[in-house]
Amino acid sequence: MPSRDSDISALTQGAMDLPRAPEARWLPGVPAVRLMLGRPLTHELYWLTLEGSLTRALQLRCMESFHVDVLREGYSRPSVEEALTLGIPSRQLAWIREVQLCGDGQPWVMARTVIPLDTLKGNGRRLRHLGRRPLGHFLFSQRRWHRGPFQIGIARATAPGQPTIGRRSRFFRGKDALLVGEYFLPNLLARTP
Ligand SMILES: C=C(O[C@@H]1C=C(C(=O)O)C=C[C@H]1O)C(=O)O
Repeated sequence: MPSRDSDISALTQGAMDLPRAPEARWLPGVPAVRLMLGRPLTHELYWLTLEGSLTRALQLRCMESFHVDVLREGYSRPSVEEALTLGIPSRQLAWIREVQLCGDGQPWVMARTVIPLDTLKGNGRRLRHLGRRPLGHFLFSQRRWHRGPFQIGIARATAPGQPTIGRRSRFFRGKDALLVGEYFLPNLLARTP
């Protein structure tokens, strides 16, 4: 895998062992779900098709606590495919945020968000200062943001604990957009949703 994020500072010690967004094959939601229907993937399907804020849904499943661990955050180049999806020049920097959403002390979801420079203007300035506050709170508390259709991503496992399944969508505010990828980790999928 190309080290496209080498210039994002890793914020957590031992970050090499932490989950990374895999290079997935992205398919539109409906064909991907059809492809998976023959497989015993009920938990995956539940999470892949859940509407509304994922943060909120995970918080509701916690017995004790929910928190966001920021793994990497900073200006970096998106992959060529991410840039095409967002309609931005492929060599243009973007603000890239990678986090783990953790329930009851365990990482459940790894998320990678690509925010183009234009989206960081105006009210979007706040996106660079989320810290441990979930992005979902920002996006779902503001009426101006709406979500586009989901794509489903399937990747090959590269190491135990690394995600192999995820979903991705763009959020839009007028002509500005951002891209949120959410990758489901094995210890979430092992639980009954
Ligand atoms: C988009 C949402 O925000 C969640 C929180 C994120 C963050 O804090 O970086 C990233 C992806 C999401 O799963 C959501 O809650 O649905």
